[in-house]
Amino acid sequence: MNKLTIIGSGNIGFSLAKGLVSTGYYRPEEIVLTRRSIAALEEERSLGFGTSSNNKEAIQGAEIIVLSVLPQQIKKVMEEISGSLSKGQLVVSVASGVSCQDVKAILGEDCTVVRAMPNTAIAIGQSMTCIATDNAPADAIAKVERIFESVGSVVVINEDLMTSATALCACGIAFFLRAIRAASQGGVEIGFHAHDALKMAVQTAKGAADLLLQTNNHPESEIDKVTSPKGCTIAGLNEMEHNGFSSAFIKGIKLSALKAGGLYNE
Ligand SMILES: NC(=O)C1=CN([C@@H]2O[C@H](COP(=O)(O)OP(=O)(O)OC[C@H]3O[C@@H](n4cnc5c(N)ncnc54)[C@H](O)[C@@H]3O)[C@@H](O)[C@H]2O)C=CC1
Ligand SMILES: O=C(O)[C@@H]1CCC=N1
Repeated sequence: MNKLTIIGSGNIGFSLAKGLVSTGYYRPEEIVLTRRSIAALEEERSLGFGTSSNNKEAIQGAEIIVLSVLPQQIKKVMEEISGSLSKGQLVVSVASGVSCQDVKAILGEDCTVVRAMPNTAIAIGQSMTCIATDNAPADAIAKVERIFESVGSVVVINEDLMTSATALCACGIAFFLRAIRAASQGGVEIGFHAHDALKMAVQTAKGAADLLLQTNNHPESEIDKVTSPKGCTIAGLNEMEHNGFSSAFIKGIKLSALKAGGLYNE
């Protein structure tokens, strides 16, 4: 019997499966991944995962079913598997903008549903995952927490904050990646070859994040240590702020959150 069926082996579904195997939480044969076309699951098969293009069959015997298709695709998937779920199966949805109630409206009011919002760093065990539910029992939440803790950090939040979590953490990884790219582009302009500039920008970003993680300090208190009076750091920082750096980041996060909330009914 497989323990976990992931419906939708795309960016997040496949990354989740690989992350859970690389940390030893599951063995590949305990996970079944589905897509509409079995031919598209060749890589999954080569890694030892179970594969299927039949969602109804794939959920049979699964302890946990992860819905990892796009918000625009999830209604069709839920209608397909509705009626084939067994009592006691736990449904975890990672779809943005799809509430527990949206899921239960199709899968049944007695279905146990937990939402999870990971990010793509799940593939290397470094996800920031937010978890929420409307009324799943504590043991179901704890089970989902354990799974996602094996592939990163977890925060349990109120369901009404899930679209905010989507913007800050799931979309957020793209925002920080773009910031790293911008830094490396600046580095090229001031004299470094592209590969060196990128390596320097990446390690500097990692150092900044680790400083905060390990000290629990506020970013501004770490910034104060870098900004010598009349120095070059404050000159650069202020130039960025005059050009709207913080404002652009904040506005981007707000727009992402707004968009995330409307994806299901688009
Ligand atoms: N990509 C990301 O960083 C994150 C995505 N999410 C959410 O996760 C969900 C999946 O996103 P991605 O993995 O990026 O999308 P994706 O498009 O890469 O993956 C979706 C997968 O579902 C498959 N699929 C579509 N219809 C299917 C069906 N009827 N049966 C089986 N498989 C089917 C597609 O072939 C595809 O492989 C979305 O709802 C998204 O909002 C959540 C957190 C982060
Ligand atoms: O862009 C998106 O809609 C998905 C959801 C969160 C991250 N990627």
